[in-house]
Amino acid sequence: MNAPVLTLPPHENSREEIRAKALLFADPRSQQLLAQAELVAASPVPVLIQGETGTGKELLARHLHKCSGRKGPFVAVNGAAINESLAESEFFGHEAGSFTGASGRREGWFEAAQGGTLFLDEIGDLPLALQVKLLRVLQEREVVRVGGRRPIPIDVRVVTATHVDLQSAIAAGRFREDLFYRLNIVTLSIPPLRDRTGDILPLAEHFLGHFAREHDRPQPQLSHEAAQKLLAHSWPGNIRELENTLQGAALLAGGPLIEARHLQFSRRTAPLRGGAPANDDASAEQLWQGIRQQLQELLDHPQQDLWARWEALLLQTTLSRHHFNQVHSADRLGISRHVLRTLMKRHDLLPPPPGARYGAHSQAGMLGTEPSALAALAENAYRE
Ligand SMILES: Nc1ncnc2c1ncn2[C@@H]1O[C@H](COP(=O)(O)OP(=O)(O)OP(=O)(O)O)[C@@H](O)[C@H]1O
Repeated sequence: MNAPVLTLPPHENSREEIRAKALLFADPRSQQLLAQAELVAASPVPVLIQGETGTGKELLARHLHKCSGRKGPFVAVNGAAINESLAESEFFGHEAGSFTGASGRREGWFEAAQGGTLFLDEIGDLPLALQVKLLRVLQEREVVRVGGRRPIPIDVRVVTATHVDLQSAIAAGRFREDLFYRLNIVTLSIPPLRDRTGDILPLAEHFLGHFAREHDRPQPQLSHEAAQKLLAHSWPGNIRELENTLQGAALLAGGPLIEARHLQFSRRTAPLRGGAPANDDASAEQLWQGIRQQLQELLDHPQQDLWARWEALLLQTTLSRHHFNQVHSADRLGISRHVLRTLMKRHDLLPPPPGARYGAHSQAGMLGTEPSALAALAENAYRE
């Protein structure tokens, strides 16, 4: 959601939403989520929607509103786009002259959503001072406009969404625990697209249909290889990434058939499984940017042993990639073979000598491979 605020008329029921509903829930995991959402829709209790970016959290919030039977509007606010100095008046409204620039009386978002749903996206980004006030409103079920005295009763269903782990934000002192419990009475977790692959092709069809209507041309079809490539991609940008990828592919194909080569995943989101890796300096730099971003999130996490896990992951991934060949792995990492072996020893990654059986299961587990495959890798490791 880019715009900070979007207000829909009561009971918005557009064709796009109906189509989206049918598509969003094609995979059994999505259908289970839909059933949960519909069970809680009619109750006024707050709902927290968790999911990676682009998984359709806002769409699900709208669906909850539609199924709630509430007659008021759906008002969406993006916590990350809130101007901190104006936030209080934006949320709770203000009376005329209550601060410089407040020329007239204004309703806040809570009053605008009266009788309906207030959707607060990126709730983890809400400034702490505002979190206190939000908690009070949720408890008292009334707002007082800035510069006003009169409490105004509100009947608003609050739905929040986050792509970050709020528990870690609480541990880091960036999110109030009391507010978390107040918002988290029901949690709906939207799985990432890579975990509900049954949605990928129906969504792809949907987006290609949309593209065809928009460009007034026949709907392009996916070749078998293109469909396989879509299914194999890890989709870190989820449905938004799928939508953009297909739009680009349809344009590149320029005709009725989309082939695998027309599918260009954004560099930051290079495929984890299958697909050709990008190999120029600029794309490597973008991959580093992606890693840097993920590291930021990891650093916010209370997890310990970050260095050891990082080192072990780099070693395991490189060794697996090079079939456990130490010369190639050391070369790829830019370290000597001696250093590589020291690190492997530290992480208990030295393979058993050929023929030895001990430890094979635990090592296979660490490398994500079968013990028999590990034995073959071990043979390779000692052959130089
Ligand atoms: N089932 C679906 N059918 C069609 N389009 C969908 C579906 N689910 C999501 N989308 C589209 O994917 C995009 C991302 O959806 P949405 O904005 O709801 O995700 P989000 O999780 O709220 O994203 P963010 O975390 O960035 O706020 C939107 O363009 C939305 O219309």
